[in-house]
Amino acid sequence: MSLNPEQMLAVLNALPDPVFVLTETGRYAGVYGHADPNYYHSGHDLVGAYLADVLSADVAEWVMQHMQLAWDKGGLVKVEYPLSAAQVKGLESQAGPDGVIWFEGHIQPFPRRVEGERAVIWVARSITRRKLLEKELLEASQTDPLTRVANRRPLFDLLQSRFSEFQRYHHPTSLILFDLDHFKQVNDRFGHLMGDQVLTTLCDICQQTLRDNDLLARFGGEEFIVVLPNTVMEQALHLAERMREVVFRELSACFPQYERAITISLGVSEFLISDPQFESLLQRADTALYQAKHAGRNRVKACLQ
Ligand SMILES: Nc1nc2c(ncn2[C@@H]2O[C@H](COP(=O)(O)OP(=O)(O)OP(=O)(O)O)[C@@H](O)[C@H]2O)c(=O)[nH]1
Repeated sequence: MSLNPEQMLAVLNALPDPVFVLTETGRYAGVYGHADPNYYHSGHDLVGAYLADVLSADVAEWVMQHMQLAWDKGGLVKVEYPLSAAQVKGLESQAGPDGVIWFEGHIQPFPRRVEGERAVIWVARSITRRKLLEKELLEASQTDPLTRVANRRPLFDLLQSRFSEFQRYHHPTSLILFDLDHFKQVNDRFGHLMGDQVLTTLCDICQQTLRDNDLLARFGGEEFIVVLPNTVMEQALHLAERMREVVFRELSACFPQYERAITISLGVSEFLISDPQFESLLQRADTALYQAKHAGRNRVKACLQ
């Protein structure tokens, strides 16, 4: 015995995810499912409305394009997209989650005409939790767990892309490699935990002197790198000197139990036409840092070639 039309409608409305029947003129011919306001706003009032009436022109156009893709393909099209209730006229007042919801849309051509028009079934499943988790995992894979600055992965990605830009357009990039002076003594006297606090505070202080486009990354141990896009050597030297001064002034003040100044030495380099690969920039900065250490520490040196 099969279900009667009333029971079929009850099944459709019991579906956990929203199901839209959309026609080729952009009309919501039917809206079913998604009763739980923990996940979705009710779209049942949209029936009879047109995409262009309730969505902004660009979003409505985007929906129509994906309906067309399903018809062209003659089968299922999958797409992921963010949408908030505030973007859909009539949904703002419905109970539901705040902010942006990420959806996975499954768009399937409907095998029959609906009031003379072609139509699709558009199932919109919330994947917001998965998207948040993906974001957290991506951030964790790119971040140093102690200092919360970038790790080597985004550092090397940025250096590679800046090197390509430099080779093509000669857009400059400079680099500062810096290292705490006599840091072993801090660890030896006050223990590794305080050493960790020094590293974290150092990064906080440095971040405050950098621009949004500059990248501070932990290179390893107590060595850090700042990548400075669109910056020539002269400007990079100026910034390195400011970092040295700020660290000299502020870092020791945060650790009064250590009677000596906690300082950094810095090596600066910039891309050169003769560089065969981005690693050349790191090598020159390393040479300059070595010179800064050798010359007495708490100073900035540049390696020009
Ligand atoms: N607390 C802490 N210490 C670290 C970490 N990574 C590296 N170190 C310490 O950094 C110190 C580096 O010592 P050295 O390479 O001798 O350098 P330094 O004492 O700073 O001397 P110079 O660089 O020559 O001025 C070692 O004591 C390492 O144990 C970390 O994540 N936490």
